[in-house]
Amino acid sequence: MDIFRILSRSTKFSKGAKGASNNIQTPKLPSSGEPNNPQLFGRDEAHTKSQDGVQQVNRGKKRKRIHNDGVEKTTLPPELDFFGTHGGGEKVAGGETVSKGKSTEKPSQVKQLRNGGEAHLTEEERLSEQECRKVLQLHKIKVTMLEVNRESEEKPSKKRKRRKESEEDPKKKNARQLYPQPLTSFEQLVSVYNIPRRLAENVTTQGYKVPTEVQLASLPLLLDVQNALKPRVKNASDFRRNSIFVPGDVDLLTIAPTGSGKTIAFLIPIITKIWQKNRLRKSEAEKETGSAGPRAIILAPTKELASQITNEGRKLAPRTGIKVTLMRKGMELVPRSIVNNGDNGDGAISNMSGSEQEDENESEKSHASVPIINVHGEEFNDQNLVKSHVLVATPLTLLHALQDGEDGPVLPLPTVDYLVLDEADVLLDPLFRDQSLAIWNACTNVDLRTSLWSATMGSSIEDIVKKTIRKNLSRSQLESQPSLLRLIVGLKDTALPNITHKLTYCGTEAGKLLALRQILRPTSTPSSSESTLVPPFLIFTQTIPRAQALYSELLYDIPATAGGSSRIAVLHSNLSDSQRADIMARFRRAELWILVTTDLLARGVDFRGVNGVVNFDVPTSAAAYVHRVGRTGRAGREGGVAVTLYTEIDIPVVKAVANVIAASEKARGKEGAERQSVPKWLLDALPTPTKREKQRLKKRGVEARREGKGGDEKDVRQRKRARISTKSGYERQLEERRRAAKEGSRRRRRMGVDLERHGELEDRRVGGDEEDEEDEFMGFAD
Ligand SMILES: Nc1ncnc2c1ncn2[C@@H]1O[C@H](COP(=O)(O)OP(=O)(O)OP(=O)(O)O)[C@@H](O)[C@H]1O
Repeated sequence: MDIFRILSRSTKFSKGAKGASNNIQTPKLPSSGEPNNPQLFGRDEAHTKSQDGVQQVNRGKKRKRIHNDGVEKTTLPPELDFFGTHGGGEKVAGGETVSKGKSTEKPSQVKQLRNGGEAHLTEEERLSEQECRKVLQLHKIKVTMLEVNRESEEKPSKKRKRRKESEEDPKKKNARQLYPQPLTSFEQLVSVYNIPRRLAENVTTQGYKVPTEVQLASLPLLLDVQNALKPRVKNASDFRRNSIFVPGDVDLLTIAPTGSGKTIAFLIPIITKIWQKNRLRKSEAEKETGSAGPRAIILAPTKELASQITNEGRKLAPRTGIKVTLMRKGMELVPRSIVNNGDNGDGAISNMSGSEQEDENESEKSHASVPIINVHGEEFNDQNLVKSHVLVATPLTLLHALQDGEDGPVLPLPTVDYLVLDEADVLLDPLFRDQSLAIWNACTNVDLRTSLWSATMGSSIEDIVKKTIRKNLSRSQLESQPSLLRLIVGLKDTALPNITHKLTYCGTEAGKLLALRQILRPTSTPSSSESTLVPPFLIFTQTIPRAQALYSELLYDIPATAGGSSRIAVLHSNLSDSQRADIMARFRRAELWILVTTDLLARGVDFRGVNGVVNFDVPTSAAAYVHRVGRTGRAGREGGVAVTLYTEIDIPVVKAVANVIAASEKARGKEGAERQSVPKWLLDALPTPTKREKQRLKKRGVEARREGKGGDEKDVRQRKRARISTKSGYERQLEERRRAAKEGSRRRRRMGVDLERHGELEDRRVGGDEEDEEDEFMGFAD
């Protein structure tokens, strides 16, 4: 049964229609769940460039064969093929082939791994700097070492001078660019980077076969940076010239496209590092967490994303002994003994004066026998204590558990070794910045390693990161040198190259509704070359009331035979947690086909089979566009469509969106150049907003779409026009008059009755207010 056909047309398939449908080429859609190559860049080249690309780089017997589906097939003999990728694969839901995951490790190898033996790239396996450079270039990956110690508050003239110097001197320009060993296959995770065998099996069970670009570059850096930064050398002088010494682990700032697999890129190293440290701990009690606290914290801006990361973590963690937990309201992180033991880190995160601190300690001693009280003054219940190695949370939930009141001191989290900020640019945006930095500062461990991830990252974020690392280091009073690396995949701040973008002018709000209905129930058969948007898809609006209004408008647009209104839902932050979770689950199970939402779902949320995105309201920044449309085309899936509808009031913000579309089509190469959704004349004609306008748009969106009452006549008129409703302005005006007339007559009737009843008719006529004067009562009195 073709659900899309049912939804967009009817359930009755006439013979003719059937014949006609046979002629229509069904495009490959994200929802078809067919196996795909998750890599975004360099895959075409990998097929053709046998002399130049990956194939040349994988020398001799280590060379990988790339098959037609773009998936690397290992050439390992069966006894070494411990991922079981050769044969034995089985189909799972979604059509992807997954190996049975039966481990066939070589006994010696197992022994080495279980004994904690160091596994390294052999000199033959290691690529030379030149070869690493080629692979990284092919996949559009750039790794740079950032200088944390240098103050960013330099005089601008000096800065400009230095930049100019480095541009002129290519040697200087490349001085801090690094060419780490790429992860050529997931097999290397065990054989080279020593991840737990169980974890490797769990990765295989998920059906991941080829590392995506971000995984290819970040996993070696996060798992074993010394190993990753050591190129193959012919002689000692070569080694001195090429290698870079990095003590310990690194902090990482990653900018990689949406849907490129950043989640497992930070989860695998965290699980591995905690597992490795656990093996060094002697007692079982030490391995247990809870009494001590979490070892890793992952922050995400929304509950939906936090819950999704937790699920991903739970899929990777089974049988590794690592527990991943989603932080919920009411959970406790630190028991009272830690709350009031007088050690709040180094005092930097406490707002208490010395004497206040002493008083607190005194009161704790005197109340030693009374029930333990948590930071909020409630009785402490040990059952609420989070006993987990990895804690996933939104900043507010976590801070609530750590802070007594809004301005109270934040409890330290000395056990945390790893802090991850997913969607870091939002977490460090003014909206969340204070909360996120408070948590970061609360992680007082001197060995804390932080990684930040997003598909977009403003330059101000980099400065905040450097400043925070510098501040925390100076607080720890250690001489150690921070190593902050920046990893960029593809072009910074661009949308996915594997989706089709459409920018459609609709004139008015009513025109937008018409266009949306046309998408829902097309009246003509699309040509085979035309990309059409078929459910499931997401519709984004600017505000919650607009999402609700649009949902009400569309509620009866889906034919009853296709499930009717049960196929559409609205999701926003005004709903309860359970309602939100329920809608997410129904959309994932494909019970819902259309989800109207706000920017709440714009970031991070992964619905693998979403065929497209409709921006019913234009996103108010380039970054917002990149993230919204990034909900489709995930993991390299082809066929995703992003439609953006705009009217006159959107003109100031359309340029940013048009630029992103043009850049993404350019990144697609020849095929993208043929598409050209935004003609050059339009790009040239669209006005560029000023910096101030951009900031206002980012913060408030298009003003006319906001709820409100103030403003001059023009504002009121614009707000009225921007309302979501199928009715024309004329119809609405007539309706408004009819409603006002009815209300007036009702009021008059009421008043007449009242006045007659009290015999005050004459008095009212004299003292009547303006409204009364307009009414018929004037004549009535005479
Ligand atoms: N190596 C891989 N091969 C195939 N699929 C993968 C691979 N790695 C991750 N995926 C899948 O890709 C999808 C997107 O992954 P993920 O949510 O981690 O992307 P992301 O980069 O965090 O995206 P966003 O920027 O939107 O948050 C998921 O469905 C995930 O299971």
